Amino acid sequence: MEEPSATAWQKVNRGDDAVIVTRALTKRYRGGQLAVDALDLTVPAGSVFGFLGPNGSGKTTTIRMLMGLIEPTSGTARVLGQSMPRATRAVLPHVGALIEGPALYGFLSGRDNLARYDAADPTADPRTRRIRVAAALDRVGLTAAAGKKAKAYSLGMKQRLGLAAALLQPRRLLVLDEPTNGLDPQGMREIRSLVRELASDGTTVFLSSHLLDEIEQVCTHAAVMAQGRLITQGPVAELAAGARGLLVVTTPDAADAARVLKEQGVADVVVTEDRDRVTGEVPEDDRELADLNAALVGAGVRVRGFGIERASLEDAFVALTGEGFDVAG
Ligand SMILES: Nc1ncnc2c1ncn2[C@@H]1O[C@H](COP(=O)(O)OP(=O)(O)OP(=O)(O)O)[C@@H](O)[C@H]1O
Repeated sequence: MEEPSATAWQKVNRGDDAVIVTRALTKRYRGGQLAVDALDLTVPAGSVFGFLGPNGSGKTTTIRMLMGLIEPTSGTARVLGQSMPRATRAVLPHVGALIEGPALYGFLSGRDNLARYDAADPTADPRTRRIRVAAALDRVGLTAAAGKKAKAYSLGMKQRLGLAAALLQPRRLLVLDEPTNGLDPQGMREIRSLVRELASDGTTVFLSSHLLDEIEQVCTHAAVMAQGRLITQGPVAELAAGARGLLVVTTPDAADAARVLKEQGVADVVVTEDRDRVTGEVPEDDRELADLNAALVGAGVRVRGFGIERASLEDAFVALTGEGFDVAG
């Protein structure tokens, strides 16, 4: 008999269909720094997974363990179903990685850089090299600049060339460490739309970033790190919904509105600087919202707007960690 669909969900929950699974993954550097602390990460197949955290929160250390570049102190990491770092040589050919900026030869053209990179890969077929290099250049929009020396490339072009290198062979997983770091807004847009395009082909993309809006714009799932610990993970929409949002009252009688809201037990009541908006914590119960509105009107407050502003991932982060987020880049 066919198993009920709950089984599929259990599989996901156990991480059977996951592309990356870590359990209690921990890294303590020799100097004693605990960079990653008992991390349980589950990256579903087909997701664009954002690995979010401020500088120093342990993202690069985690990625280096996932790629078999450094050994964990304790815990386990499985990538594409195999244990790292033991299976590094079997796993890495299926993974395209862009970590800490691409290593390029400035005196070689973009095209020759890719050819060299491909030649260093023992799993790459030299007979198809030319055509695969051309396809990768086309994919990242560098065909016209393919003959230029890499040292003449802008930072964004270098980053795109690095992505092209990751795309020389079909990959099941792309791992991108801060792929838009240091790029101007145009460069960022280009990389982000490229990531979306790659993901629409079904490739799982794992991308680290310290930029919340980047994660909200391109990712289906996210994990939030702070000081080496996992704060939360899941679908981006659910993470944002987890934060309750903000009660917002628009009124010319802001001071009165603030007083009434406080009397009604609303927490964190704040009058905004331009003094026509009052914000506060959203009450737990929908009925209380109607009562609040009635109380405002009953007290003679001219209510021009009354509602809840949707929470962003940033609100969720602040709610979870009690910290602000460095969004300035
Ligand atoms: N090789 C190392 N030896 C000792 N400590 C290290 C080493 N590499 C990183 N650390 C420390 O481990 C912590 C986590 O660093 P990590 O680079 O993983 O964070 P990150 O989130 O990737 O930040 P960034 O975006 O700045 O790279 C930091 O406190 C860092 O100083």
